[in-house]
Amino acid sequence: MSIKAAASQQQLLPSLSTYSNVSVPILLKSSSVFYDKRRGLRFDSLRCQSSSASTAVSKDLSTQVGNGFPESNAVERNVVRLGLPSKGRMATDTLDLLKDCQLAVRQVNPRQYVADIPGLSNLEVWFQRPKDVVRKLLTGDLDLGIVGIDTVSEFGQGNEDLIFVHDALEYGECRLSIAIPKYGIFQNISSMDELATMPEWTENRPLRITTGFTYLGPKFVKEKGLKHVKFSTADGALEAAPAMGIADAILDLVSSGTTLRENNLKEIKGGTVLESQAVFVASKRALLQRKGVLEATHEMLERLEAHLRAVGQFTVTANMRGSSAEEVAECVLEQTNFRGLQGPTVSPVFSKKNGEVKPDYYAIVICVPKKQLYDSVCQLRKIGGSGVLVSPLTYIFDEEPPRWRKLLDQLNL
Ligand SMILES: Nc1ncnc2c1ncn2[C@@H]1O[C@H](COP(=O)(O)OP(=O)(O)OP(=O)(O)O)[C@@H](O)[C@H]1O
Ligand SMILES: O=P(O)(O)OC[C@H]1O[C@H](OP(=O)(O)OP(=O)(O)O)[C@H](O)[C@@H]1O
Ligand SMILES: [Mg+2]
Repeated sequence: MSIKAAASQQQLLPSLSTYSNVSVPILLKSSSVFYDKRRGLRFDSLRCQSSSASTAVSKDLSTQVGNGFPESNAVERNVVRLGLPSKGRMATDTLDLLKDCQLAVRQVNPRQYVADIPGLSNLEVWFQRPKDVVRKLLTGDLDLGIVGIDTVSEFGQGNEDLIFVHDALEYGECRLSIAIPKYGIFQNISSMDELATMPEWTENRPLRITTGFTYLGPKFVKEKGLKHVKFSTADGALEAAPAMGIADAILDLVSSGTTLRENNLKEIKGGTVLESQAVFVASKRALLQRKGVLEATHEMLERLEAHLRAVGQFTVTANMRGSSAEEVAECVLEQTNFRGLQGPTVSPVFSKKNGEVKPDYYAIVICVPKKQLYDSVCQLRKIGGSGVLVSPLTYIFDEEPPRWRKLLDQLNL
C-alpha cells in the first residue's frame, strides 16, 4: 500500500478520546498506528511487502490527536516550512518586508508555489492563500506563516497552537467592522446599541448581515447581545449588498474607508470586531517539536525587529560648537527631545589652527523618528547645530528582543 493510501485509510479512524501514556498500537490491515500522547503526534508504521522480506517504514504524519482540525496526510519532513500569501494585497508587501530584512525570497517564477530564502538554510517557502496558511499551520503542513490578524482569528478560531511571534509587522493595517447604510431606516443609527434595539428586527425578519467572516461575525454579535440576526456569506464586493437589497449590514475589512463611503455605508460606534495588521505566526507544536523551527524563528524575529525598529527613524549627525564633549551632551540632553539609543554620541571634530590640532566642533549622533525630522533640525539649530547630515537607518540590533523572551515564556523554555 502506498503511504498516501495508507494515510487516507487512517483518516477514517475514530479519534482517540482517551489514551494512555504509552504508545497504543492499533492494527489496521497491513499498517499500525501509534499515538504518542506527550508529543501529540501520530506515528504510522506501514508494512511494505516485498518479494523477499517485509520491511517496516516509520512515518511521522505530524497529526495532533483531537485538536478538532483536519489531519495532515503529509509524509515525514525535516525541512522548516514558512507559508506566505500567494496573492492579494499582502503578497507583495510581505516579500518587500522580507527583502528589507535581508531575507529575500528566491522564487524561480511567479506561478511556482515553492521557493526558498538563501539566507535561511533548511527552510522552504510555500505560497498559499492567506486562509490556507492558517489552516495548514493547524494541520501541521506549515510551521511558520505571515498573514493578517484577521485571517488568524477567523480561520484559527482561537486555537492555542497558533502563537504570534511578531504581532505588529506594520503593514496590512485594517479593521474588521460592521457597516450599515447612511440612508433610510439607518439614517439616525450610529452605534451597535442603537442597531441592536431597532424595532425592525424580529425572529421572522432578522437583521441580515453579509460577511466573509462567518466565525468572527456570529461570535461578535452574540457577545454584543444582538438577538435577531441572520448571517449570509459572500467573498468580495460586499459593500454592494445593502444597495442591492441582499443584506441590511455588512461585516468587512475597512482601511481608508473609501469603499464604504463610495457605497453610502458607515461604520458605527462599538462595531469594530478587531484591528488587524500583518503578523508573524507559528505553530506551537512545530516550535517545540520540529528541528530547526525555533532557530529559524529566532533569526527571522531578530531581523524583523531590527528592521522595524530602524525603519521609522533617521540617524542625524550635526556639528556643535562647545568646549567639551560633556558640555555638548548636556546641551543636547537638556534642550532637545532627541537621543541616540542610550544617549547622544558626541565625538570631537579636529581642526588645525596655528599649527595646533584641537577639537573645534563636536559631532553629535542621534536617532530621530522620521515624522519629527524637521522638528529635530530646528531644535539642533537653536542650540548652535550646523552641518546636519541625515541618513536612513537599516537595522537597530539592540539587546535580545522582548518578543523573543515572551515567545520562550509561552513555550515554557
Ligand atoms: N483594505 C485593506 N487595507 C489593508 N489591508 C487589507 C485590506 N483588505 C485586506 N487587508 C489585509 O490583507 C489580507 C489579504 O486580503 P486580500 O483581499 O488580499 O485577500 P483575501 O480577500 O483574503 O483573499 P481572497 O480573495 O482569497 O478572499 C487581509 O486578510 C487583511 O489582513
Ligand atoms: O477602506 P478601504 O481602504 O476602501 O478598503 C476596504 C476594502 O478593501 C478590501 O477589499 P479588497 O480591495 O481587498 O478587495 P476584495 O473584496 O476583492 O478582497 C475590503 O474587503 C474592502 O472592500
Ligand atoms: Mg480583500
